[in-house]
Amino acid sequence: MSQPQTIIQGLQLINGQWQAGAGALFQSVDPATSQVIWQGQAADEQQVQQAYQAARTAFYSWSSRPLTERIAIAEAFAEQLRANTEALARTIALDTGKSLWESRTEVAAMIGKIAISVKAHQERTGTVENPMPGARAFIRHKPHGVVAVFGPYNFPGHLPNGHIVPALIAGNTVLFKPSELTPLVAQHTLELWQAAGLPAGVLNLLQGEVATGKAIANLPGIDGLFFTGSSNTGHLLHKQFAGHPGKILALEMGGNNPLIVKDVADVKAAVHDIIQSSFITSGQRCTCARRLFIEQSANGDAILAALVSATKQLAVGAPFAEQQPFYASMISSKAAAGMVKAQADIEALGGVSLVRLTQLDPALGFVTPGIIDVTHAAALPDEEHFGPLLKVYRYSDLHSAIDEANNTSFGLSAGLLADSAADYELFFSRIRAGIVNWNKPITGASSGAPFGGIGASGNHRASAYYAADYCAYPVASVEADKVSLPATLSPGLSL
Ligand SMILES: NC(=O)C1=CN([C@@H]2O[C@H](COP(=O)(O)OP(=O)(O)OC[C@H]3O[C@@H](n4cnc5c(N)ncnc54)[C@H](O)[C@@H]3O)[C@@H](O)[C@H]2O)C=CC1
Ligand SMILES: O=C(O)CCC(=O)N[C@@H](CCC(=O)O)C(=O)O
Repeated sequence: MSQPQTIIQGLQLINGQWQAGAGALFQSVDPATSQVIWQGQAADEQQVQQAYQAARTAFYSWSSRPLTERIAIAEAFAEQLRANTEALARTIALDTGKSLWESRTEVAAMIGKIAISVKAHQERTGTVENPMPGARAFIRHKPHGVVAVFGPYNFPGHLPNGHIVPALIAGNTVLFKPSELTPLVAQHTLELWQAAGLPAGVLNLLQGEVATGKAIANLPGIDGLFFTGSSNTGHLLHKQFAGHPGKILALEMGGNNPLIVKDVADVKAAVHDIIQSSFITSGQRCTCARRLFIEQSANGDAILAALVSATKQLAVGAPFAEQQPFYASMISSKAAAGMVKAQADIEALGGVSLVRLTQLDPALGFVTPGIIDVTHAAALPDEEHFGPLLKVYRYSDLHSAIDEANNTSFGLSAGLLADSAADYELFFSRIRAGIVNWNKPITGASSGAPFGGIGASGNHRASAYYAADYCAYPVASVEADKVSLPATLSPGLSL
């Protein structure tokens, strides 16, 4: 039996002051136990406005501080993360229902983000001086101003951090609205930023549900919005930003990601990569494989049989269990029930379950993984099912499998498991996605590379290593110490 948790009082951080929200009451529930762990009121419109004013006021002093000082504060934050790794990992596991081992890797990714963001800032948006006669030509970068960051629930520390750290290093000030499903992680993280010495107003925390998000996105003065979340919300924000070419909008959204398997000698290794791609974090990664293409062949049959057998044995268990599970709970009992419904909907269209996804307790977020053969199903809607449900398509020709893999409005990640380099060459040339892997899982993208998708997965503003690009705008300057006449005047001009 788990111990009852103390309910943490939910607060906003506005201009360096922790304060109660004045909007609607909401709660965060640990989906592994159904206990309320955090409770507070959302930020109302007036508080959103106050936070904006604080961020605007802080902007000039923050952006005009030497870069070395901003980096020093980011590095002090990394130190805070290091010193508090276990506590923050436990907060993540509690707020999301994720296993403790995965939550620890999330904190490690947050720590790694600091050095990577400093390097990316310097390499992608640093200062370049080019020689020119009688003057100097510079390429420099400036921060946008006040930007909003909206985060998802699946990586409530790492993914908002992937926008916030590069934004702050570049000199922006930030209004951060975390997912309403993971407010505790955000509160804990902001405490660490404060302990790192971040000045008041530079990073403001606005907790709340959709109404708070709308109030922030509607602020006329914000200079940009960096969003990681569902495709639906991202599309709404894109519509809202239409007609505002001066505001920068970076969208990282979902996927309906394909993984194709063809002629792999090491069947166990193929099964490993399929499971890591499909079921890690209970399928709650935007990069997870949702559609698995397996050849109609003896090799394909062997891989599918081994996959079904390994999937049935996958350990699902409590986040803090001593014997750690492969994955723990989904974000909520509602999300878990949603996956059961998605499976039933696909079955109604002719899908045949090879392994049934089951919700273990209607009050909790635990589900076992599912595999469903949709080879003979009616056309399925092009949807992202954000959980551990893998659709299998049997194919006979690689070209048509690639065409079907591309038959989606999304384009986040895609992979090929195949021993033939020629097959990969064909796959790489035809597949449309922002992450394309060969003989490796399609989850676990590196922060040291660009991260993002095309189509309905994003708007070509890749994050991770390329986040530096949307956190600052380039300025071209030609400069000379004194005004002086050129050696040759233009024709027709006499002075
Ligand atoms: N491509 C990527 O980098 C990633 C994408 N995702 C995607 O995120 C989704 C899961 O995250 P969720 O938290 O469910 O996303 P969500 O879209 O429900 O919420 C994301 C954020 O937007 C806010 N929001 C929701 N509706 C809004 C509105 N109308 N106006 C303003 N703000 C609003 C939410 O409160 C939250 O802070 C999945 O679809 C997943 O694929 C998740 C992680 C990474
Ligand atoms: O942003 C980064 O630093 C790297 C991207 C990353 O961590 N991706 C993860 C999962 C992101 C998600 O699913 O929400 C991955 O590729 O597994």
